[in-house]
Amino acid sequence: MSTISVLGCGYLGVTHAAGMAELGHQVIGVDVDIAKIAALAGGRSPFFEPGLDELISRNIAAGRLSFTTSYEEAAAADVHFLCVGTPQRDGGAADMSYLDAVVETLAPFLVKECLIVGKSTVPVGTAARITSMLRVLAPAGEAVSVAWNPEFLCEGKAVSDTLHPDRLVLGVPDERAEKVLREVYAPIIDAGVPVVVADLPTAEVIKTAANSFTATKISFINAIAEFCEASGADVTVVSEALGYDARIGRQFLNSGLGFGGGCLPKDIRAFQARAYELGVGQALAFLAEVDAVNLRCRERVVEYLRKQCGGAFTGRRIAVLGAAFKGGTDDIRDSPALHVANIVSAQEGEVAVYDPQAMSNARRAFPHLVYENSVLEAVRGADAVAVLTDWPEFVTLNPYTLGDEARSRNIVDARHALDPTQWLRAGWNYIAPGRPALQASLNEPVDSLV
Ligand SMILES: NC(=O)C1=CN([C@@H]2O[C@H](COP(=O)(O)OP(=O)(O)OC[C@H]3O[C@@H](n4cnc5c(N)ncnc54)[C@H](O)[C@@H]3O)[C@@H](O)[C@H]2O)C=CC1
Ligand SMILES: O=C(O)[C@H]1O[C@H](OP(=O)(O)OP(=O)(O)OC[C@H]2O[C@@H](n3ccc(=O)[nH]c3=O)[C@H](O)[C@@H]2O)[C@H](O)[C@@H](O)[C@@H]1O
Repeated sequence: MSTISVLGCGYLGVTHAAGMAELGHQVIGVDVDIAKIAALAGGRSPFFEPGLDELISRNIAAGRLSFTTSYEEAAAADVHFLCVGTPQRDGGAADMSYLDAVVETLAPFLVKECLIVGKSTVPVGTAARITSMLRVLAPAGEAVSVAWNPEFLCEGKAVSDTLHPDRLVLGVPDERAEKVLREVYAPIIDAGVPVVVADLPTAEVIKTAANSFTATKISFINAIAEFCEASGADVTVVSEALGYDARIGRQFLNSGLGFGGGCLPKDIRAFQARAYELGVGQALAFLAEVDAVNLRCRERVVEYLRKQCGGAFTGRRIAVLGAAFKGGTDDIRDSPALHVANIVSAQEGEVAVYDPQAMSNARRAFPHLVYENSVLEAVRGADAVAVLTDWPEFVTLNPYTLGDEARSRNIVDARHALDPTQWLRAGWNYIAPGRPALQASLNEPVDSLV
């Protein structure tokens, strides 16, 4: 078994630390955020992620997992995973200051042979740059190697993605580093998970290419949704039919409000920025269009709501169901739901938000919005309801119960979460992106829809 440190205990780092402890390793998690470390040491995840609390407390109890703010303590490990954020800078490139700070803080303590393993999503060339930094800063010099092992987990199913990934990518400078990583992941590799061994730049590119592909797939179907609106077709049926084609697959063909979160939007921008730096900007120029299609989804939903509110938001109450960037998480980074909420609020609408998990994060970031404790309270007195996050509990909402609370029965189902027939039967003006036939039926008498 290996001794491991995980530097940066955010959404990625905590899950990775607990996952590695679950595999049987001795793991220490490090963060500069004292409150986060205190919560983790007490067995609690600082954010909502299904199954993570149990994984943390089980491994703390087993004596395999601990947390600290001390780099000196962490430096005793043989393998160090870099898991800090690489957020977007102005202009789109990735902000490398957190990663560089970790390397600069850790390096002076590296007095013996060890492997530094990057997991953060980075511009190609980062591993080589960090290798050079460590040659200068680490007392152990060439005994310190750098590998890149990008992470592909999705929030909401991070625990299962960590323990049962689709594949492992091991970006390594030599066989020694590969051997260390194969030992770390032995239980996963023995279970038959495919391993792709690559050089360092290839491993870095695999990650940004993967996120760019999924982002492109989502924008593809959202572009088709726009086309469907102009042509009278139904995008949800298009998705279904495309999905049966084994070459295409049904995943990531859900149209509606587009992608948000702490990763896809910033990663496609950082990938483009790096392409321009390398003189091949044109090669990834299509990602600018992927981004533009995605942002238009949010604007279109604002337009539907404005239409339902009679052309302006002033004096209108809009119930926003969902604040997280997707269902299953409390993460609100670049949340399409809150983006829409903020546009409506800036145009003088009263926005009442409800989310099953993301309320405190949303309230902290956007205190000017109104927050309600339940769907019913958010919908009470609303002129329009917007379903903006795909939480399972929204799927089963009762159109009659909500109809009794709302001032007007207007609903925009931006995630295609609801059964339109039920809502139309209950007398709601129902709009869903890319489904113009349902929108046209708005003006028909309710009976004719049964
Ligand atoms: N969130 C996700 O699902 C995934 C994220 N990634 C990538 O992983 C990286 C981290 O992402 P998240 O975990 O979402 O970010 P995050 O913002 O949730 O976590 C970053 C953590 O690093 C800590 N930190 C900052 N400076 C530090 C320092 N000097 N020493 C120790 N800790 C420090 C912060 O306090 C924070 O807890 C990013 O590059 C992201 O693109 C990759 C795959 C999945
Ligand atoms: O690099 C990362 O951090 C991670 O980014 C994404 O994972 P995540 O951000 O957790 O969420 P996704 O499930 O990919 O969803 C991203 C966004 O796309 C939206 N989406 C997803 C799928 C879809 O069909 N349609 C759609 O609009 C979601 O609502 C959400 O806003 C990738 O899927 C992960 O593989 C990757 O590891």
